[in-house]
Amino acid sequence: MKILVLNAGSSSIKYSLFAMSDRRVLLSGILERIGEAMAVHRYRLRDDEPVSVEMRLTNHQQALQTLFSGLAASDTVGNGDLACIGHRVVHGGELFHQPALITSEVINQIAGMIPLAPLHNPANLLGIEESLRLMGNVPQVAVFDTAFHQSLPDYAYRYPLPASLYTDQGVRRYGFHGTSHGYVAKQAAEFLGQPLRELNLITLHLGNGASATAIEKGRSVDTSMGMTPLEGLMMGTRCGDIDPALHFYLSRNLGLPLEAIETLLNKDSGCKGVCGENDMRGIHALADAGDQSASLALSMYAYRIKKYIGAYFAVLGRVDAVVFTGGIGENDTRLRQQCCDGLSALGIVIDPRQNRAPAPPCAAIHADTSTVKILVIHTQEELEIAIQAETCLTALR
Ligand SMILES: Nc1ncnc2c1ncn2[C@@H]1O[C@H](COP(=O)(O)OP(=O)(O)O)[C@@H](O)[C@H]1O
Ligand SMILES: CC(=O)OP(=O)(O)O
Ligand SMILES: [Mg+2]
Repeated sequence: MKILVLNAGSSSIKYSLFAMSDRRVLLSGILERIGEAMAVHRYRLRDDEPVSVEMRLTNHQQALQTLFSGLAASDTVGNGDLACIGHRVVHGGELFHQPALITSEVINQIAGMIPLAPLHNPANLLGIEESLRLMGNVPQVAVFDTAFHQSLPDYAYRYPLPASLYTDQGVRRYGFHGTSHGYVAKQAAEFLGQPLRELNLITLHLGNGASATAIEKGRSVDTSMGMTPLEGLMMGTRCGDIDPALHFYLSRNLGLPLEAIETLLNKDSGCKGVCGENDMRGIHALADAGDQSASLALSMYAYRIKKYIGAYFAVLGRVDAVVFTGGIGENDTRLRQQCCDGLSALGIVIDPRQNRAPAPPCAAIHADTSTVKILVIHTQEELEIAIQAETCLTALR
């Protein structure tokens, strides 16, 4: 069985094709800068060298056409060989606790969530609609970022706002990156040789977007992202937690319109806002060269993670492991050290030697004296989407 996973963003489409028998990646790639003067298609076939091709891609339909004709030409899928297409959908609101087979009703429901996720769901929907148009004979499944967090208790997901904003408008914390938090939690249980239902974990997904989750007995009980993926940790370009009165200030004193405030907080804040660079490797390079604003960005980034570790410790009472994942969590030795420094009172002690080069996909980096385990786990959101899509289809048969 082969499953194609699509993660359609506003100007890019990431994809991976899996052979489900041994969970091998047959082909993976990204179509970037869709709609700009020149787009680029970067892909990798099995273990071959990565390939990069520049081309014009006016819209998502052209991008998907390129992808599907590439698939047909690559000998990775024969006629009728593709069992399913799994789509990452960022916002599933309160409707979706599980993956869903895509029907016109599901499409309408995802569209109904657009007011809650104006920056994400429209692009996800474009990916779905164009895939249906081009590959209508293949079953398609939506896997939601929010689903894993549907177990949050009401006192964690409600905002202290007039109740009608929740009951009439759905204003509440939903949480995101659920596929990743759920996947690394399962991997942690396997690595530790304990049932997930007995484990309390703090999972830290640190990529371009970043979020922390408190997992009690295998279930998400709190998470740092909110109604949208803007709340919580400081990120590459997103501000994370901020005083909501800032918006009135920006509007009244700087005369910024709503759209400009939205762009400022989502695309020009976070690390980029503080030091002008959003890529963590670039931030370290700047800091190493003596750039004070880059050092400040690193300190702020780690400080805010540390505050969430402390808060979720209080939420969980007992923590079995802290898990680092995502491009930064998996690769950034110094950042992991900075996040754990000074947490020995909580029983969190990192081993600098183990922390230097943790072996993927799963490694322990805590000292012998640490009562809490510290793990570095390679997240595989696309594979998890493929697994969930396969499970969804099997259940329907
Ligand atoms: N060796 C490394 N050291 C520090 N940061 C790294 C390293 N490798 C990747 N990163 C960072 O990971 C981030 C991207 O994370 P990733 O999970 O790939 O992103 P996305 O959220 O788009 O999936 C970037 O900030 C990048 O600089
Ligand atoms: C929901 C979200 O923040 O996703 P990403 O990290 O892929 O931007
Ligand atoms: Mg990622």
